Amino acid sequence: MQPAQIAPRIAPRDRLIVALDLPSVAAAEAMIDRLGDSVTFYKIGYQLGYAGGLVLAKQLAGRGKKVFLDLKLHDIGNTVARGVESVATLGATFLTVHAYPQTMTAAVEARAGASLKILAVTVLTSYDDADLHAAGYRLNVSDLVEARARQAQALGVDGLVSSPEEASALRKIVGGQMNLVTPGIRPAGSATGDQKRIMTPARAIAAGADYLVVGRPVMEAADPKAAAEAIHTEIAQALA
Ligand SMILES: O=c1ccn([C@@H]2O[C@H](COP(=O)(O)O)[C@@H](O)[C@H]2O)c(=O)[nH]1
Repeated sequence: MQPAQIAPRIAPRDRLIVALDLPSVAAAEAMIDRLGDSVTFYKIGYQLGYAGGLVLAKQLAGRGKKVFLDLKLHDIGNTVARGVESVATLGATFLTVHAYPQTMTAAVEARAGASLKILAVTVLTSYDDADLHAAGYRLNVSDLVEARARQAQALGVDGLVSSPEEASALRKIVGGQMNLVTPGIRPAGSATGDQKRIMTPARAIAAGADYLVVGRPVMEAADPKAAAEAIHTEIAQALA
């Protein structure tokens, strides 16, 4: 399968974003040492972010790594805007907000002039249709993802977080300009865990994902560096 409209500007090795889902900065630093040059792009989310990870984020950016702050902001507009202004000082490349119009509008306005890019989380990859219905939504996953993507694009958001299952449809809707960032990546044979909408690295790239977010398949591997290199190989083969 040929990759669908993949943005040519992204270096292949920058397409892998490794989630540093670890309990402390010391554990994260040890993992970063083990991974070495295999990983250029790190994601910091709730677990590490609440344990000193924002200081580490700034240091990593200063050391030439790219940083994705997966803070999934969602609050009243003023609070989101002030939070985005603070995050914009850390040197991160991406910051997530939930895909609600007030939240996206506030975040986009607050990052004006900064290099920080705002990503809207469409529907979490651990959700399926039944989970959405249980949360009170009438739309199914694919319809809600697409509706939120259209809204995000209209509001000037820089990119979308979705499952790779939606990547191909999203490419057709938003074209080549928005970054498509996809968690829910599982190399063949790896445990699914709590993820419900998943794909292999090769299939995700072929579907049009720009960036693949991978946590446990690297963090919990016996050899994390080898696991990251195996994903790079899959990405390179899918791009060839
Ligand atoms: O919809 C979403 C949004 C964010 N995530 C985050 O990505 C990683 C995935 O980790 P795995 O261990 O590879 O499942 C994790 O940090 C999530 O918070 C997501 O999975 N889905």
